[in-house]
Amino acid sequence: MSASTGDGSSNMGSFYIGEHLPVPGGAVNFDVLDQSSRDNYNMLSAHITNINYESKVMKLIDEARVAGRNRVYIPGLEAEDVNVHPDECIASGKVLGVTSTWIELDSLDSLVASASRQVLHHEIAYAGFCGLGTLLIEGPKTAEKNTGAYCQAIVQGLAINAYLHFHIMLPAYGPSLAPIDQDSEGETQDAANATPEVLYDEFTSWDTWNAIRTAARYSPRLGLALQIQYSIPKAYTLKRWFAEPIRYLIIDASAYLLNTKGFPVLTKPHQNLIQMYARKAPYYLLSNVRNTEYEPEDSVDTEFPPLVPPVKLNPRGAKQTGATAKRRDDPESYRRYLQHLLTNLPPAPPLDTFGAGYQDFLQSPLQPLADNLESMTYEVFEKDPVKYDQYEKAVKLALEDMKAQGIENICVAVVGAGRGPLVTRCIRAATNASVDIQMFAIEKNPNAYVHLMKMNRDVWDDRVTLVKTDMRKWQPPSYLHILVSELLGSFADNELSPECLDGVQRVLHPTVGISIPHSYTAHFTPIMAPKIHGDLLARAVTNNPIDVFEVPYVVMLTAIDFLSVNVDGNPNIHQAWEFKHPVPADELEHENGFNDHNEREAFAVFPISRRGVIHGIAGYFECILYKNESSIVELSTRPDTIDAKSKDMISWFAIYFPLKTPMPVPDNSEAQVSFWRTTDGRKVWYDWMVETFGFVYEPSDPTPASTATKRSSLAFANDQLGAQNGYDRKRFSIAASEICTSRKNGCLM
Ligand SMILES: C[S@@+](CC[C@H](N)C(=O)[O-])C[C@H]1O[C@@H](n2cnc3c(N)ncnc32)[C@H](O)[C@@H]1O
Repeated sequence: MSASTGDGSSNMGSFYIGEHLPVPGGAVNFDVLDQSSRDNYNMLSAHITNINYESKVMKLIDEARVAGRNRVYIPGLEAEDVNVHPDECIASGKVLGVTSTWIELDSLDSLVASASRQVLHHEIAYAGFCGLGTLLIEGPKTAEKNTGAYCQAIVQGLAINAYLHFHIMLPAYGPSLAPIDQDSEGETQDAANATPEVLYDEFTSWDTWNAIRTAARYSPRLGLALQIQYSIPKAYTLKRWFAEPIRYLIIDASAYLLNTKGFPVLTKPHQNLIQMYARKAPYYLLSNVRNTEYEPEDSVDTEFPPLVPPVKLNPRGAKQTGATAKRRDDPESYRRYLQHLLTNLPPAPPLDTFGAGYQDFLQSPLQPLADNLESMTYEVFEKDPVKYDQYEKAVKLALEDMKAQGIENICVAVVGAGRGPLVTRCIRAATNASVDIQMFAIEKNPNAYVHLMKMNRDVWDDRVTLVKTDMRKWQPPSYLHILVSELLGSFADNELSPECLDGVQRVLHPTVGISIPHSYTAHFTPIMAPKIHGDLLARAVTNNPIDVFEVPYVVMLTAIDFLSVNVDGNPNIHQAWEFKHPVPADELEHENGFNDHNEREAFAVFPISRRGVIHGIAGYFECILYKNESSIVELSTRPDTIDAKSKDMISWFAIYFPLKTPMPVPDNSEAQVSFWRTTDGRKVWYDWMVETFGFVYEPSDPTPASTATKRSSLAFANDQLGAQNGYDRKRFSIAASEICTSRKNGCLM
């Protein structure tokens, strides 16, 4: 979609608002486009075919049924069947195609399903011919039919035209996919089998989407057009959708309320939803806004007064909030309000601004030991004042503590000095602590060393002793009191900080010497990351899948959902392992050069209350730079502790360990994740594995009569309830991944 005029811009970037016609209108021509532009829309959706075509197809289906046939041939389109033509209107890029919404691709009636599939495919082929780039395709109308048939029609459709992007229209609110007549039928059915709360829950719509995109192998040409109505999902469902490729947000007029002045406005939860999804920069489509009863007023000067609670539902369009509200909405007022909302969004968080363009972008982790970094890379590190502030605080505290112990002639070395920012901070810390120090800067990157020489000449008054060497080979003139290093990767130890610091700790004063950092820990949690998985699948088409899937990535995780969350909605993240410096001498002495003391293993169980798909493991780290009895200076990249430990720190994105085959998990299940840091004395790499488990409840008393009532975990969402009612909880294995290993792409020591 290349909507080009009349866009608005907000604190989160430009936005585009179009109009969506849920039913076929007439032919699309310049008059229609002009009207849409005059109404200040950036784009317009148009049905490919008209009601003439619908009537023709219905007649063919009826004839086939009467003749007792279970197949029907639907001939291709004719001129009188279509609303769009390959003309300048389509070339303007302002028209989105909509495929027929009256078809039922998932019908259990094979005649209807087959006719529907043929209609869809004729429309796709014709839309591609006309030059349309985008198609909106209605999702299955209920969740109870043949989703497989729907998926097959879509997958086949994607193969018809290699350029068209499909966007599946699905309601954000899952229970909307319950059959319309479920209430009336429910009474006559077995209530235990068909309670709507169990069959159609918050995730029902997402389930449908998950089936479609899985069937389509995460095609990058398949996106979501999420429909927003008056009922909107709970926060955890909104988070789930956030992980998905929402390209269009279709806001129906029924989502609006009328405010006390009679203008359509959105409730606070709807506003929050729009603010949340604005980060994904969707296109906005307003639907059904021309259906409302417009009562023109002389003046529209009273825009957007506050809401009062809803009291009355209006069957058409916006709901009234006040019993006396007089309708003043016109088709434009819906767009005007949305534009007002989007223009006044609060500013994006600092990480979004810093990482703009990097969301979910996969980067290979740096290997600063094996490779020499470019100046640009150092420049990116140096943009983060928080990290350097924390280091300065840590060095100052350490110097003050040494001064208090009466230690004199304190020698401080930054090992791995890069372009020198930590050296500057150490000098400043010493000045502020009123301690004289002898300062060393060690760097093995010969190019960065040139810059260090310049810094020494121009900024540090030649007070710093510079040494160009690998820190593991450095021979200083005397013991060092403080070794300052920043060799951490996104999983703490993945840039080989432990191996480098082991090699240099022999220069540290044996009794009073300290390392900054003092210690660091790696952390992990299973996540859903469909966007990343799709990107990796695409890479695996042209690359060796081992090189694509069996390697960790540094990534600004954005379109993800945490699968294991605690009661506050925060992710359950487990610590994997810890490294402390300096390492006790006897640990190093037992080494035969195999580096085994730096091997680690971790195992953690993650409860998963809401179903999903595990695409991989997210990794974070925490680090104690320095601590004494009264103070601690820390860094964290964990989403749940970063604010407390190093708020607004942007130096590190997360790390992501992929799974080649995504692992679906049901409600109330568990994921067991095992991790290893492994080494052969030459390389360091990680192995990881995931196992998933579900639960059944069986009667504690195993008499034949009671075992017959074995129930699934779904019937016992609450463990306590199952146990209390005389059932035993039994865990069963669902699946196990292979052992994934980054050995081939490990880090060279
Ligand atoms: C992540 S950068 C940090 C640079 C700088 N301290 C900063 O905070 O901007 C790590 C630096 O350590 C250097 N380095 C890594 N391993 C080293 C080693 N064994 N000996 C010397 N320098 C090393 C790299 O070349 C790189 O300049």
